[in-house]
Amino acid sequence: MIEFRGVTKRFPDGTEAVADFNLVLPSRKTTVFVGSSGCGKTTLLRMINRMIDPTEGQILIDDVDVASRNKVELRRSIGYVLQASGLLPHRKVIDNVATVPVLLGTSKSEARAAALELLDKVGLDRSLAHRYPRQLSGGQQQRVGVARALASDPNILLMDEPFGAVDPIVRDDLQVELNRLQRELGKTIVFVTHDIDEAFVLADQVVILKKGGVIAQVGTPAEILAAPADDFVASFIGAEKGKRALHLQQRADDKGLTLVVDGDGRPVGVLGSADGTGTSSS
Ligand SMILES: Nc1ncnc2c1ncn2[C@@H]1O[C@H](COP(=O)(O)OP(=O)(O)OP(=O)(O)O)[C@@H](O)[C@H]1O
Repeated sequence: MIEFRGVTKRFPDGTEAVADFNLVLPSRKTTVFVGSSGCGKTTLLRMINRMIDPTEGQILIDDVDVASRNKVELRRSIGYVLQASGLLPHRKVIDNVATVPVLLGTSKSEARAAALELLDKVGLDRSLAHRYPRQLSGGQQQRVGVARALASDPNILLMDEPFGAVDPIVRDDLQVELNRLQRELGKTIVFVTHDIDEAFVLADQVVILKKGGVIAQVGTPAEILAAPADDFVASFIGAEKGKRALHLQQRADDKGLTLVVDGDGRPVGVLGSADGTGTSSS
């Protein structure tokens, strides 16, 4: 469990990125921070692994204040995936994935063997292991980024707009794959995006943020879709950019499945699937 207690972040130039933020992120669930640019999502994420330290308040992981942890150790114990994949350009895919385990003391051959298994896990062919990152597509690079973040078998995975730079079709694939992986691995995932559709597809808990890290609403996708807290949320999840009005549709013949459909009645996802594993993409 990750807990934010009264967390404020003021940067030296006076910008208050986050003000008195309080939230519990349950273990083994996916929490998605969603909001428009500059609302404080990345700042919140980076305070979890101490890339940024709060000005006030505490962040606890399983009841231990991260401020009491060694920064380097803490960072290595938490997986981190970035939009620009963050891969080392002069290292082959296999060695990118093996980097952290080797730093933590695993032998190179063991780490490489484990890296190949991780490539399987994230749906990449092992034949790509000896390529350099520039020889991969954007979507493949992001999969390597996920494999690398999982290499030290962290309990927590931080993901900062990891699928933001790939085209929409690849992005859909990556979302489906992440949901599949999460069902298998059960990590505590904290995911940042400005895309509400992505949030609904991935999240157990959606946190809609306004400027200054102010929480507009927290809930499951179904709760938020069914009862937006206010006009801000309603417009954020619906008519935003004139795009489409997402809403819920109960289908009697679907054993309790609830479809998320867009303004044209086109299904975009399923909530509360029969096996109880939450949201999946159509
Ligand atoms: N190092 C810094 N110094 C001063 N202000 C900063 C710094 N980093 C972030 N900010 C400001 O803090 C606020 C929150 O930034 P943050 O990057 O957390 O937002 P975000 O929601 O992740 O935005 P985006 O979606 O554009 O990445 C913004 O106003 C930003 O300009």
